[in-house]
Amino acid sequence: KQIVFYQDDATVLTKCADQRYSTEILSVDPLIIHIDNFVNEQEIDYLMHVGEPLFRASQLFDDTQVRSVDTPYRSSSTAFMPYNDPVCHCVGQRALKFLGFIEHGEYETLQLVRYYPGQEYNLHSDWLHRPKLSRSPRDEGKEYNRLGSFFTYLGGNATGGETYFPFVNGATLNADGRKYAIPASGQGLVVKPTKGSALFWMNLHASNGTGDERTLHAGLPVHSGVKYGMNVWTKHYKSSPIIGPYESREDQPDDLNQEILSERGVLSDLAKSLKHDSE
Ligand SMILES: O=C(O)CCC(=O)C(=O)O
Ligand SMILES: [Fe+2]
Repeated sequence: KQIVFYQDDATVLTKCADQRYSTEILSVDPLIIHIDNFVNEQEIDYLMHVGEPLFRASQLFDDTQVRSVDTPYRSSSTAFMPYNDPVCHCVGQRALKFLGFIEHGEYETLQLVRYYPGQEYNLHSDWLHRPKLSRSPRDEGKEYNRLGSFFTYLGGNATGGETYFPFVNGATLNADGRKYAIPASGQGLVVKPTKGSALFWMNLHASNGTGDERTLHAGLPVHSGVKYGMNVWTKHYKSSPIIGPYESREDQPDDLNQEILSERGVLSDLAKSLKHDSE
């Protein structure tokens, strides 16, 4: 087993630890996978220590990518992690490797999120209405969208604070209620914040790069305690194949969204109020 070494200033990395995680598929379409033990205790302690002084009010993008703080909609705090941090690097590489045959060139700067009692992140999708220009040194100027989300639960003893997907069906009534369950309404999926695990899903249609409306989700209000999470978003570069045969539709996302909306009907109101995380 390999070991991570880092200095106090967190600039030196020798090796990434080989993390043993286990997976369960929660939904095939859209693809959603629960990953147990995605990050270990040592990494969590380290990430929280580095992130703690960096928390600021969380922001949102609107559809034209203007940033704002919208407290009722997203009341949590966000910490942008240092781009070259060695532990972030190892977690980011782990996420890319997880993707296997799916496009896995780069990931966004990792973001820690923190929710105190009463705080939440209302329904939104992680994908962006238009590909955006990267400002990261490794791929500056390339246009990308958010392909994979790995929402990682870093702990904190919260009650409440589940991640809720109203349009994902498939969990059975005897689902493991400790990790995930069907909401009381009988519709959708809720995933509980279990420390160290991550929830992976695909934000974009693999065949053409447009956003998958069914990935709409929320971080439900925390009732007591505090919830810590981390966003790891992998990138899809505009027009490059996500997997297999590929016909890019990123320049006409509205046609496709239209088809999906009419297919699904119920989505139209929610889609109008879609919000996105800021980088
Ligand atoms: O807090 C959660 O459970 C989900 C957070 C989320 O969706 C996000 O930060 O984009
Ligand atoms: Fe999200």
